[in-house]
Amino acid sequence: MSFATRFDELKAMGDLPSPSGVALEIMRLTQREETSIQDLARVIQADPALAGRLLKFANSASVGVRRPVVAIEDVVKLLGIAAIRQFVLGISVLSNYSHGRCEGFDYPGFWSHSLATALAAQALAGLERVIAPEEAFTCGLLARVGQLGLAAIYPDSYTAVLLSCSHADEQALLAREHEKFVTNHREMTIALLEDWGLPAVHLEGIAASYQPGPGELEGASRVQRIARQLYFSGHIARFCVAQAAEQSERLANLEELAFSFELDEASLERLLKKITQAWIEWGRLLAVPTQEVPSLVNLKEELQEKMERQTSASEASNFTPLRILLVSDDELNCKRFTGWLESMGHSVNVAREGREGLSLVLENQCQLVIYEHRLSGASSMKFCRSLREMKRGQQVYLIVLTGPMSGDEAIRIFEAGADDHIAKPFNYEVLQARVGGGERLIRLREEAEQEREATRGYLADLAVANRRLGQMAMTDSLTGLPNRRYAMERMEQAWAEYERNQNPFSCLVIDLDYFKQVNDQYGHEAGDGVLREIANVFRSSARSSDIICRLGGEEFLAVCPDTASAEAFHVAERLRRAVEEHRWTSLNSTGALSISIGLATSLEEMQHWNDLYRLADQALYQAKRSGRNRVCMASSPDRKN
Ligand SMILES: Nc1nc2c(ncn2[C@@H]2O[C@H](COP(=O)(O)OP(=O)(O)OP(=O)(O)O)[C@@H](O)[C@H]2O)c(=O)[nH]1
Repeated sequence: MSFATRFDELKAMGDLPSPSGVALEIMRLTQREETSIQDLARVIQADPALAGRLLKFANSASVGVRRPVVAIEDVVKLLGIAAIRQFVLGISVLSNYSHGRCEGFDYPGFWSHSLATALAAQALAGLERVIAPEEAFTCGLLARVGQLGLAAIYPDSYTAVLLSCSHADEQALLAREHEKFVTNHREMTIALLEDWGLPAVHLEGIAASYQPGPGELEGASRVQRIARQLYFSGHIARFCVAQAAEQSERLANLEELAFSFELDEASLERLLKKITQAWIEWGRLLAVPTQEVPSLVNLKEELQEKMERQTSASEASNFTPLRILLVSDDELNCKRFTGWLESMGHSVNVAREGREGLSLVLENQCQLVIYEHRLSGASSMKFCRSLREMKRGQQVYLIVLTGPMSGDEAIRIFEAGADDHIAKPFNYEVLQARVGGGERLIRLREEAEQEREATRGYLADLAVANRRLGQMAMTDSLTGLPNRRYAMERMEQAWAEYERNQNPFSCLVIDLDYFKQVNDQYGHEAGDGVLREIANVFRSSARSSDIICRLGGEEFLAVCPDTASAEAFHVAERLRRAVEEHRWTSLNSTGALSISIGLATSLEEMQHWNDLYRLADQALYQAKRSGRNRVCMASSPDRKN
């Protein structure tokens, strides 16, 4: 069975809401073509309450009359027969159905929300005239009238449905209604409004304003624009009827919707003020509950304060308890102070006398110590001094509790090492404040310590980085061997040692033979590979005391401190053979390579390490000239070895 047929049956049962009395007569009259304005005015005047409401409506701001209208005939002329018909219908339904049999249905709440929707729709239609503001009023007022219909036909089962959906959104309620009644309040609203003769475009606009999906209301068609206004009106109404806390939550959503209507904060504020003023006035007139609505500015300030409160509460929840030691020989005070300190959130250890207290400071890494001795002031001073003698004790914040004492005595307590002194009796707030003061100092000290740690770490990193940079400056990047700069420094250093101890000092200048051919035949990359490989050959064949450096190109230098020429010759020969026998990966193990070495050893007449180096270089030249792949010793009759 179609819903239209069912609706007719339901209507026949007579339970559905319907206009009555004068409203019915007006609706009947407006359907007849021959009805004159005077006829209509006469019927309206027969109902003084209705006439008063119509006058008020006609004179309301959004209708926009320049001079106040006082005669009903003028009202009819001003609003037009169609608008009068709709207004009377809406007001009549509201008056007849302000109460009902459905216990779960909040009739006053329903009308309060509907009235706010009506006035919001009227105001919005005043801003953007898609329909006349007086028509928008009725559309808003009756946009959920189907709920009233369901409550009227199914008073008991609708109560159950409403209870089961009390916290759900409208979509869930529509679905639940459909499950239960094979219709829902949206369908019922449209059927009722159609029956009461509302124009199709209004019905479509109302239907489309129910929970639209994303983008559904963005179009520029008349129906979509009506729906958009009604949708926004519904949100304004929900904001008006909401509790204060919920209003704050709804604020962002409201501003977002306002933005899509190109209303900035100030315009929204003005609009809301206008709507809520009208809502309260009309509510009084129609016996519908309303409430004062806070200004958006106030609401935002409250929200800001609330957030600040929450932030400080969450900051408070970041509170880290102090490790406190209470040293006291008074059992009662021990209990009392421990209770107080623990209620502040701190963790408390207790010692009954000084020595036990000192060992607990170490054991528990205490940050704050409270010392109390009932009888002896001298014992307090002794404790202060002993504590400050310990390394850990120097970092502790110490509060000494004593009986009333003179200024001089108190000074002595501070001189002995106390950070603070409280004379008994005192109350919880005093202890709380003094511990708070101590805590601030402890945190500052800890922060300073952390910063010092960080600086220490930073300096250590810097030292490592500098060392690395230094190494880089002294290292040949291709072979990883010490570079020319290092070689010259090392020669200078070894020469200084030689001058001191007069032990013979040799050096070898080493040069790859025919290296140009390697590059030419195998390419520069392979040549680089050979240089890397030869560095490894040198590393594994040289003695640990020999320092082999790359001077540049295919030239190397071996610095051999404390080495006489014969021994140096052995070293050189070992290197030469190792190179000769090496299978060169970079040359696919096919090519053979050799080196020539010039060897020189320190001589008495030499003035500088340069002289030694030059002699070795000359010996190298000799080795090259003599056919390469050989070691040549620089010869001198005065050679000392
Ligand atoms: N692949 C490579 N080649 C280099 C590098 N430094 C110098 N060379 C090359 O080494 C070759 C040295 O050639 P020469 O000075 O003529 O000497 P040689 O061919 O070794 O002949 P002799 O020293 O007379 O036996 C040149 O071809 C340079 O381009 C380097 O870092 N990588």
